[in-house]
Amino acid sequence: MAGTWTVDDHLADVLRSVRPLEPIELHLLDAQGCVLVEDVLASVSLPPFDNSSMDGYAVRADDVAKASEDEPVVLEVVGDVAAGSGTVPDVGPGRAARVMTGAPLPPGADAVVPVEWTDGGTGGGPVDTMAAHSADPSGAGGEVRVHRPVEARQYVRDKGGDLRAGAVALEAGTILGPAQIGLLAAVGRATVRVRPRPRVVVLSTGSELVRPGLPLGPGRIHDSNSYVLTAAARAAGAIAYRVDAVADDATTLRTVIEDQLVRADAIVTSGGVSVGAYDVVKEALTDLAGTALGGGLPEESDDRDRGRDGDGDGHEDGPDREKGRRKPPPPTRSVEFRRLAMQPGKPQGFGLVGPDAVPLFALPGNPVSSYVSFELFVRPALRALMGLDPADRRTVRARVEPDDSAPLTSPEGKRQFLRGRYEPPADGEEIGTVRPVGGPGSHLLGSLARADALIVVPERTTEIARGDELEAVLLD
Ligand SMILES: Nc1nc2c(c(=O)[nH]1)N[C@H]1C(S)=C(S)[C@@H](COP(=O)(O)OP(=O)(O)OC[C@H]3O[C@@H](n4cnc5c(N)ncnc54)[C@H](O)[C@@H]3O)O[C@H]1N2
Ligand code: MOO
Repeated sequence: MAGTWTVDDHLADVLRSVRPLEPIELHLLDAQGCVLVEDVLASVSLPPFDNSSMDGYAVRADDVAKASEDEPVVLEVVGDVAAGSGTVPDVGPGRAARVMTGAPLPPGADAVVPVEWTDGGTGGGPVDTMAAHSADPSGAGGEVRVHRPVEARQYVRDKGGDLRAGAVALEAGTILGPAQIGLLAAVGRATVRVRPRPRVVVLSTGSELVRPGLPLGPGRIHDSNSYVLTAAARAAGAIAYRVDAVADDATTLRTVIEDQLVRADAIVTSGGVSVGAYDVVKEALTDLAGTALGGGLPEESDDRDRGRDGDGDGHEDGPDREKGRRKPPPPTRSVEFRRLAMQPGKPQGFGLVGPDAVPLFALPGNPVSSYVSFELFVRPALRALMGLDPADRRTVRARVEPDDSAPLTSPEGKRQFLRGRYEPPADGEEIGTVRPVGGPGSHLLGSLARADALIVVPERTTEIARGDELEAVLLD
């Protein structure tokens, strides 16, 4: 183990080591939650043409200036303009065209009278609705009585009123949520250039682990960490692949990780990082020199590196054999195992593995430890890979309200993350309260599942009394 690191230094080291992923072109719905890397210009105006905001009659405002219920203005109806209409009738003086919401304003007309301000062509009083064209095609002709005046451009949505063709629809750096994706669709974009979601491979280690759904034998437990971590990776915006638990065997683990590298922008393991005799992750990843995970490849698999610009000359390299010389192996990367001044989550491994320097997080096996470690280090890193602000969890100050009147204790020199339930401030209060759930034990998954916040006890604090103010990190 390489010394003791603070939580902040470890996070800074992780974030220093990860770079945003290279942008790719994605279909709109695959780009949800991703960061745009280009300014998108509107290729069409929004709306693309002057159109009606009401079902009604397209008219000349001057024609109906004196209209009233007692003295309606009678106009000749020259046809229908439905949404999507290709050909539209001219509206000359004394004429109207029946127009539907979103349909183009016909030439000659400069305003729309809602159908409720007319007799709907019935010859009677004001109507609430138009007769369906399929039931009564005669509504597209005949006469209409208009009971109220409209102003020029009233109920008309102007071409380009929302966005002009050629203007910037969305700027580079925008995060694509539903509304932004809708705008891209409206301006006719089918694909968009974004930083992709990272692909995260999650695997647990431990010979005691059994897949949920299978019976437990003596000394066995169900593998829950790989489910927690896969779900957490998805919640962070990643595409996550869960791999079945790997037994405590270093060679097998290295092979599994090597095999998974092809689909990984990050790898998260759990378990096997402490000081026991079977702590397989540490054993497998401590010295990667000469292995595929170290970046240097074993001789027999030389041409796995085919096509990469290993010598940095700007051209993709062919297989080494064609060049008649051996390419020097890329620098050996490694995973460093550290003790962190935190609880839970003390033992941690982090490093870059394989020819593409994929970040690997070796999290501790205790269920709460692996979850808290994910929240503190992996989630920010995944966000950084997507080009997002790494820190997104809301942190609030809250008064601690333990159920028990005895003061809580916390180890000196460690930042402790207690699980809690947060209540926002009551009326007239400035801060809310947070109630610890369960104890500090890092095996207490039941309590974790009832918590919605992590209570942060600073390194120097060793006792927390009822009413003390601390920070709480609000979880999903
Ligand atoms: N002598 C010492 N022992 C331990 C120390 C220490 O400093 N000295 N540190 C303790 C701390 S703190 C932690 S955290 C754990 C970390 O241990 P490992 O990362 O090696 O994890 P394992 O030994 O594999 O497992 C620990 C615990 O968690 C359960 N586990 C593991 N994987 C899963 C999973 N996928 N799903 C559910 N539960 C899992 C496992 O059965 C163990 O109970 O080391 C302490 N020991
Ligand atoms: O640090 Mo371990 O993660 O306390 O249980």
